Amino acid sequence: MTIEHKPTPPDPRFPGSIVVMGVSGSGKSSVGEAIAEAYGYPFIEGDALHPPENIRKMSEGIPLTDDDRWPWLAAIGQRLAESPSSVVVACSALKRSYRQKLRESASKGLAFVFLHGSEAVLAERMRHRSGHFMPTSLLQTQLATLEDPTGEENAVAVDIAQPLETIVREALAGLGRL
Ligand SMILES: Nc1ncnc2c1ncn2[C@@H]1O[C@H](COP(=O)(O)OP(=O)(O)OP(=O)(O)O)[C@@H](O)[C@H]1O
Ligand SMILES: O=C(O)[C@H](O)[C@@H](O)[C@H](O)[C@H](O)CO
Repeated sequence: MTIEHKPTPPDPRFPGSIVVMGVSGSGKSSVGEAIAEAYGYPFIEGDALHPPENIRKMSEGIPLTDDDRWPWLAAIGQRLAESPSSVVVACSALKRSYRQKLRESASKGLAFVFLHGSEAVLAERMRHRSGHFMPTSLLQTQLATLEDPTGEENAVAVDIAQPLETIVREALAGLGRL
């Protein structure tokens, strides 16, 4: 008997833009950069589009409100709408209403890669990074605010309790199945 070794075909590329979402410390920037590189799309760091007042509040351990987040989501939406190519964005997108706002901005479709993990894993990752404005004390309100996107259109969930390479591979496979 001969066993044929067929090469695995690459995952199809999701044609629209991609938001890598989740609470602080879930790996949005790390995973988002890797997906952007794999797809050849520009990467947008959502945190860089926060108004300075939002960064000040979070640095002081004050959770953002809806009113704080709408102008920020509008800035991200504008980048999605104006970008000539599809892009990958790191953005917490914690609530369904925020995601709906972003979906309205992206004309070629929008997928969400949801990075989820336990509070223990998230707190560990936040504690071990240095020079970041977000204090670990805000993790609980981040988790309380989060609305799970499972079941929404074009949403892929990936467990973060695995090496970065595995998370990226699962995200790309999930996007390829959409
Ligand atoms: N799979 C992983 N295994 C171990 N460490 C990881 C993994 N993914 C990310 N990290 C590390 O965890 C920390 C948080 O990751 P990252 O900054 O990408 O998250 P984030 O969601 O973008 O955070 P924030 O929104 O708060 O800026 C970083 O120090 C990063 O290097
Ligand atoms: O919606 C929010 O509360 C914010 O976007 C936060 O999630 C941070 O920007 C980010 O995660 C940085 O730590």
